[in-house]
Amino acid sequence: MDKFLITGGRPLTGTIHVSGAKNSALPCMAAAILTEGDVILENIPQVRDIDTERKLLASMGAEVELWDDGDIRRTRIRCATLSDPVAKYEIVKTMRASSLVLGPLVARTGLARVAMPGGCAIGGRPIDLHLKGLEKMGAAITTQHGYIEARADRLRGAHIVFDKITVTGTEDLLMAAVLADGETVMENCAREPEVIDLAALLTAMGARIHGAGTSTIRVQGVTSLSGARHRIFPDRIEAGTFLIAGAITAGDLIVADCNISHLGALIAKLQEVGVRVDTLGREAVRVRSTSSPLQAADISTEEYPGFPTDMQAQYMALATQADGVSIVKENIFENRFMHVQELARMGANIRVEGRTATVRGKSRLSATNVMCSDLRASASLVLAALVADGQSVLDRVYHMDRGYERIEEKLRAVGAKIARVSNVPAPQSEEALAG
Ligand SMILES: CC(=O)N[C@H]1[C@@H](OP(=O)(O)OP(=O)(O)OC[C@H]2O[C@@H](n3ccc(=O)[nH]c3=O)[C@H](O)[C@@H]2O)O[C@H](CO)[C@@H](O)[C@@H]1O
Ligand SMILES: C=C(OP(=O)(O)O)C(=O)O
Repeated sequence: MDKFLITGGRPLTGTIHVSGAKNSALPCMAAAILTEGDVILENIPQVRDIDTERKLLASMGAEVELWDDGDIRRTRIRCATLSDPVAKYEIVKTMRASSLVLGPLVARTGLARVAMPGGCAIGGRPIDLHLKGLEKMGAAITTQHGYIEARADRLRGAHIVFDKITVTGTEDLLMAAVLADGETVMENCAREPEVIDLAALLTAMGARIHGAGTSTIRVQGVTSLSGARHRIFPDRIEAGTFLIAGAITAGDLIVADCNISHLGALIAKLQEVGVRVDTLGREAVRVRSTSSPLQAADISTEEYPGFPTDMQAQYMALATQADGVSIVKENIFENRFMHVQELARMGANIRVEGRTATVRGKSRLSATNVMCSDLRASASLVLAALVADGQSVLDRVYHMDRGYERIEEKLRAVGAKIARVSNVPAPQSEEALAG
């Protein structure tokens, strides 16, 4: 198990580059199931979840190539035959997004078997809304021995109203609908940019989709799709994490290769806190500290375009460095405060009651040994360690590796003192539960 050693107190300066979005690349890779043709994706992030997705598709009989061309990672996926349309528990347990293969598998092959994802560190991760939608499209769903089985000769268009907004649920049913017979209308859809990116790929493959990025999506099903080439857009959560890294270290950092229009809620909050944020064209943002201390500001996580739950933990690290009381309300996942205990061990003053955390700042953080519990909790501990007094040791950084590409190299290049030390392999029982 690798660890990070981080010595705090260095302002980050220079330019840091954002990789392709993990949460866009994963559904786009799953979309390759829908065609016999080659799907070529560019700007694939070099993160562990992508390797997991590769293994998942390969275990079903797909050919998956991943290669680097200079700094750009590409993948070519060919699902000419899918001999084993099963998402096995061993893979699903390490990556909840595995459930994204359900819709495309049943649409393409008429059969999907996907292990039930179960809960994870950030809370229950049910997929009942995916199943309800597939049933409306005519799939017969059964559950046995921990596996969900969906069968349909051909899915048919349906009117689906999501009870609750779900990102991967919207993506999964969108992928099912593109090959269904007739029109599907989905209401109360997720409006996240990742849904738009997926719809752009599907459209390039020949799908007929209107309204992706709004709460109502209409799909006219087609009988087959072709291969396509698509570039994954930048990771807004990685970009946001870097913006906070610049702000928390009182640095002067340019976050490049991002899509500023996806960062609205975070940039507005940083400005409210007192960070100077300047946009440089449409693809770079500069963050600088001002002479006055940071001021507390509340956040409440919401679906896009609200403040993202995937930035809540990182924002909380920043809130520990702001003067006053910041209220952090987590509305999306019931248990996404695992970082609080570890931040408290570094000297943060945070009280949690239900879904609300009250952060009193500014706290002087002091370095210690901390444990990463999930992907974004790990990012929040890295940020805290960057300002803590002394050397922190972050354990279980495999959580971080799920979604951040070479984070230690990227941060080191802009002045952070961070090193990865490799240790013994994680025991099987500890091998990352996703979350
Ligand atoms: C791979 C990927 O894109 N992951 C993102 C995706 O996760 P994911 O798509 O899994 O999250 P959802 O949007 O589905 O979850 C939102 C809420 O809906 C609930 N729910 C969801 C589906 C369902 O069938 N039933 C149900 O009750 C969930 O428990 C949660 O409380 O969106 C989350 C919310 O922005 C992000 O934190 C994750 O990073
Ligand atoms: C929670 C996340 O990912 P996943 O949905 O894959 O667990 C995340 O990206 O923050």
